[in-house]
Amino acid sequence: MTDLHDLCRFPTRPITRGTYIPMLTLYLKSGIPATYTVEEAELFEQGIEDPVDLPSTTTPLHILMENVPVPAQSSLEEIETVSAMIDELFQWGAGWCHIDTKERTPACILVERGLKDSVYFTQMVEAGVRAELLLRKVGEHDMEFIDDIEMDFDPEMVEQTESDEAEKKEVNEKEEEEERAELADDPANNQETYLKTKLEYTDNALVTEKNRDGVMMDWESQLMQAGADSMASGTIDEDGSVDLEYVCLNIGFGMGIIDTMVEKHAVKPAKHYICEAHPDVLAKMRADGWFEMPNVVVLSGRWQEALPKLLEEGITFNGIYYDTYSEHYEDMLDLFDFVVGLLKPHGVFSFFNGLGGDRIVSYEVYKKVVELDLNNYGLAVTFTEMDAPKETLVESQQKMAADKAAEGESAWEGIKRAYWVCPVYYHPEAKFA
Ligand SMILES: C[S@@+](CC[C@H](N)C(=O)[O-])C[C@H]1O[C@@H](n2cnc3c(N)ncnc32)[C@H](O)[C@@H]1O
Repeated sequence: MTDLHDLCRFPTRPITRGTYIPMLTLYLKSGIPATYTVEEAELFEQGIEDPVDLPSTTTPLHILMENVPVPAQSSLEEIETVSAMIDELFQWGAGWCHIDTKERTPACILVERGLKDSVYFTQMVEAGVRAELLLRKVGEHDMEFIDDIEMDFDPEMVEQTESDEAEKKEVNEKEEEEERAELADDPANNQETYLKTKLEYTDNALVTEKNRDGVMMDWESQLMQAGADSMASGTIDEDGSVDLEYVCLNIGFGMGIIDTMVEKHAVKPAKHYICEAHPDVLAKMRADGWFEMPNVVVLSGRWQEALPKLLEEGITFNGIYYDTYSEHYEDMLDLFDFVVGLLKPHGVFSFFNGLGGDRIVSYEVYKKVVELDLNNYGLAVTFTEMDAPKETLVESQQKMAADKAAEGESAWEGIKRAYWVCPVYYHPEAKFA
């Protein structure tokens, strides 16, 4: 435990700006890193410096979030001082997504304490958005950071530090290599691997045969209905006139839930394009007669190959829906390039908004990031809040409140990883601004 950690427990009340901010700045300026963890401090006390492999880390921000008085029982000055402390920690490099021993980010602790609506939670989300955008810029420009400032040290000490650094680097590189190999092998992460992975349709899901990863599950039906409705709403012009030639494009067939809804919708599609890449899903579509339906055009293959052809042919859509598997946010950014070319002026683009859905704070961060990105493409997005189906929340409720018995059967029974834990789903609708 260091003085910095102690301060983050708010040993004295009221929390005054005059006391807390100078103390915090003093500790940070004296060289205690803003990410210095309780675990590191404990090891340091046992004589272990620079531990190489710490699986979880309780940072000053975690301690702060655990101990911050609830805003309803704080004065305005206390709230403002805590906010300023959070800002100060971020300025000195504190992280919004570090994980403590219970796998919680600082914001997760706020959620657990019922403080999701607090200004502190908003600060975590804003920090997350800044970090995501910065990371992207770093990636784009292939920037390198100077991580050592050469100083005039004792040569023996420099030698020792260099050999420690080299050892650390070697361990890190080995770990990164193993991680890369693992990810390349994971169908949920690597599209090439996914497209070669055998799939299985069960009663309520489409899963990878071996790993039991959920590719699509029927608890999403309600969300798909919202998607089908959004696409159909792209037939209505700004002046209220209706486009009778409703043309839509769904990317990712999965269980065919949204495509079935499109076909049964009150607004009938004149042309319904479906793009699907996986051979097992295409076989199911063939068996179920989708290839023979007169208004349906099946685009077999990845959207990355199919969409440029649609652009070339000058086809435009009232509605576009995107819900694939084993793709990443960067793929979605690539898709936006096509969406702006393929959407009619009054058309609607929507997608399965599961981005960051396995952690409430990440979900909020990605909601903001995707909004900013769509805005950059001239698309304005609105989010309709929908209650997430209860069966998806059983496990996360159990995890969060071990004292309260969570009710009902879990949607994740027999599924390897719960990819959704958020109580509210933000259904997106993007239109040209
Ligand atoms: C989550 S499921 C879609 C579920 C669908 N919305 C429904 O209502 O049943 C994702 C689907 O996208 C397909 N897919 C994944 N990557 C793709 C890509 N690059 N191009 C086209 N389809 C892709 C998968 O094979 C899978 O069938």
